[in-house]
Parts: sequence; structure tokens; C-alpha cells
Amino acid sequence: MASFDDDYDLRTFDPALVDGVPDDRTRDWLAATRIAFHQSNSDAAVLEGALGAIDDGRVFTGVYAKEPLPGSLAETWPVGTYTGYTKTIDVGGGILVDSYLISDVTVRPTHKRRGMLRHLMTDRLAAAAADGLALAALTASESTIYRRFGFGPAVRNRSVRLRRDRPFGLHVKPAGRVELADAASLGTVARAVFAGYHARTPGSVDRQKQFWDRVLGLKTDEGKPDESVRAAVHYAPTAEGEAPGAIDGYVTYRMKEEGRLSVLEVVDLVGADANAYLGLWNFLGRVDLVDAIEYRHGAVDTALLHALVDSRTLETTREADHIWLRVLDPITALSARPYALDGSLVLRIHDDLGYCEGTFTLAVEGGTGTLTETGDALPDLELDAATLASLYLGGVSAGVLAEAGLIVAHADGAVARASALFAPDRPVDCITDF
Ligand SMILES: CC(=O)SCCNC(=O)CCNC(=O)[C@H](O)C(C)(C)COP(=O)(O)OP(=O)(O)OC[C@H]1O[C@@H](n2cnc3c(N)ncnc32)[C@H](O)[C@@H]1OP(=O)(O)O
Repeated sequence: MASFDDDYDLRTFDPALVDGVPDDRTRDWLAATRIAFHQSNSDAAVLEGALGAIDDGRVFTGVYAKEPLPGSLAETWPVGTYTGYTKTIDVGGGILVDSYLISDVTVRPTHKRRGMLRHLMTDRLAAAAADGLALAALTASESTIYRRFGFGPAVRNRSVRLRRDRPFGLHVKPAGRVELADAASLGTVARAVFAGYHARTPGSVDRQKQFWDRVLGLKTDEGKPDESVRAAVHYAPTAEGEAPGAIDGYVTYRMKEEGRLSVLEVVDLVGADANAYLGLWNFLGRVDLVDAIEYRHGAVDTALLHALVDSRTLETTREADHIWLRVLDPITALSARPYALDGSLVLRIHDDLGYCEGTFTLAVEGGTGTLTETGDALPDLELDAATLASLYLGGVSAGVLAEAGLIVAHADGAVARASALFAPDRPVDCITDF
């Protein structure tokens, strides 16, 4: 039987432009990816993809058929695609860890279920681990694919709809003020505000170029300005009589018709602190001629719900996994995040890909953890790599994972101790798509 290597080549390269247009292999890689996601394959869309990828420092990998059938797509079109690049993830306490983000994983429908994804994933995870990256992350098109590679759902989010057919009000009046702004001019300010959010939110993933282009209405997929995007900014409070403070929050949004209803769709809403966040909702809740407000990136645990006078006006329309994590180096990853209290735990971890396989002791002193491999020590808890990834940020507790049958306890009180140790310092959340 022919092996994978007899029929296919795995090629990894940096995307590039020649005379302002994507070079041939960059163009064909992007075109193949966009076809797989049923997106437009225009020259403008492919150029935008290349510009974004170069800006992000993405590395492209393709699986190429050595002998494509006559009349089918040329050899230069990959049958499988995959990209990886490095961005930071907040692991708690404002600690940002360089992590390996995975995206654009596709396999041509005519070549699926022949192990292309497995080849791409195992090859590239090994390269990321060799580069010293302790965490990998992705967002999944389907929730049943990535657990087998040791990824666990670590951050969930909620799509919410704020009804405006009932009076809007908050228990506390946020301080500061809000003004309308031009979305396209917000680049530098928006990035600074996001940096504040990113540094105080465990689970937050830093953003890539095309995401910024979309949320500020700078460019559509086809590279054109998106004039539907409006914006408002929040100014930090200052003492009575003084000029408004610095911009510490912004919202971008667009209006859409839904039958006879006017719906305000929040594109991006970022507060550097809780006051700015509520101040922006306080503004949105009072915009006239709006029947409902929709927001796709709501946190599972949000202060807004508790701040609303009528909490039933905030309805959840969807809740799902958002960020999937993979621990590539448990010693570095578990020593990087802060812990809620001191204590110790012995973890027996099973990992089909080997990265986390072993028995480890986590010792926490002064909130700082040290993980060391401890050979045949008796474990307090037994879990697999995907469950470790779900537990890592504290977005789900050890207690819940144990009740789901994903953690096996070998010592009394160990599950409760793990729940307490891994509790996050703030609600886990992520408002970046990638
Ligand atoms: C991070 C991201 O980019 S998410 C986007 C993922 N891409 C898409 O959804 C685009 C459309 N789909 C595809 O391109 C492909 O079907 C892919 C990438 C999902 C799968 O690629 P394939 O080459 O068919 O996967 P491959 O044959 O390597 O399968 C690897 C394993 O995953 C499993 N698997 C593959 N696809 C799926 C799926 N959709 N649902 C559940 N399991 C799956 C296989 O059964 C196999 O399991 P095993 O190794 O434990 O036996």
C-alpha cells in the first residue's frame, strides 16, 4: 500500500508578495483555503489574505499531491492547508504567554479522511514545541475534531441579545462620558484600549491584522472600506470641572433590519476596565430607534447581567466553546500562570502525543507554581492532556471536570483543592476570533 509520503509532499513557507501581488505559491495556498471555507476567491480577497498573513508573521503549510489527475487542479494547489503563528494569551494575573495559534486548517473534500489533518497537526505541533512554545490554541469549526490531538475547550462565550422593548437601566451610573467617533480613525486608540483588556482578562488572545481591519470597518474581505461600521468612545472619569480623561473604551457597531425591527449589532466592544465596559453598554442601551442589541462575543460570566436593573432583558441566544488550548510544555505552562492560593497536587497526565505524558507535582508558594516531573509518585488526580488544557485557565473547575468523568481522583479532597488552586483571578473571556 502506498504511504502518505509516496503520494504527497508537506511544504512549509512564508507567504510573500512580488511586485505588490501574492507570489504563486502564496496565491494558490490562499485560493485553496478560501475555496474550502466557501469564500470568495477574487484577486482582491486573496491579496487581503496575503497582506494579513505577512503582517501576522504566519507560516503556511500545504499538502501537495505529487501527481494530480489530468484535468484536476494543478500540483501547485495544496489539497490540505494549515497556518500557524505566534500571539500572546493572557494566562491570568496579566501574564501574557507567547502561544502558537493555528488557523486555516482545510482538506479538499475529495481528499478528506485520509489522514491529511493528522499529518499536518502532528508535524506542526512538533515544530511549535521545538520552537519552545508551551501552549497552542485554535477556534474549532466543529467541536468533535481536536480533542484527539490533546486540545480542550478552555474559553466559552455567549451570543447575547439585549431587548429594548422594556426599559433599560443600570443599578450604578458608570462614571466618565461617551462620544461618537469615526471607527476608521480609531486604530491606535483601539489597540491601546484592547491592550488594557488583554492584560486583565485570562483567556484573551491578542489580535491579528485582518481582525482589526474588520472590527474597525477599515477593510472588508475584499479590501474595501466597510461604511456600515459606526463607533463611540468612552472617556475615563476625571474630577468635576476637569477635562475628560483618556479614551479607555470603545464600541463599533452597525444597524441591520430584522423584519420590522431595527437591530444594533455590536461589532466590537472593549473596555480597558469595568467602568468603561458598563459605560459603553449604558450608551448602547439608550440609542434611539433600536429594538434590540446583539453581541456575539459576550462573556459567559459578565458584570452586565448583574448591573442591569431588569436582568431578563439580556437573553442568551447561543453559548459555545470558543478557544481550544493544547499544552505543549506542561512544566513551562503550569509554572507560568498564577494560582489563587498555596498548596500542592500530584497530577498523572496521559497524552497520546507525548507532550504532557507523565506524573508531575505542582507546588504553589506565594501564588507562584512550580511543576516538576516526579516519576512514580502516587497521583492525587489523573486526567488527559485535553482535560488539562480545559482546566489550565480555570474557565471550568476541576470539580465540574471530575463530575463529567474527565478527572479521576485518587485522594480525598484533591478535586476541591484543584478547583481552588486553578480558580482564575477574573472571569475567563476572549473577544478575539482567529
Ligand atoms: C482550526 C481550524 O482551522 S478549524 C477549521 C477546520 N476546517 C474545516 O472545517 C473545513 C472543512 N473540513 C475539512 O477541511 C476537513 O474535513 C478537516 C480539516 C476537518 C479534516 O481533515 P481530514 O484530512 O479529513 O482529517 P483526517 O483524515 O486527518 O482525520 C484525523 C482524525 O480526525 C477525525 N475527523 C476528521 N474530521 C472530523 C470531523 N469533521 N468531525 C469529527 N472527527 C473528524 C478523523 O476521524 C480522524 O480521527 P482518528 O485519527 O482518531 O481516526
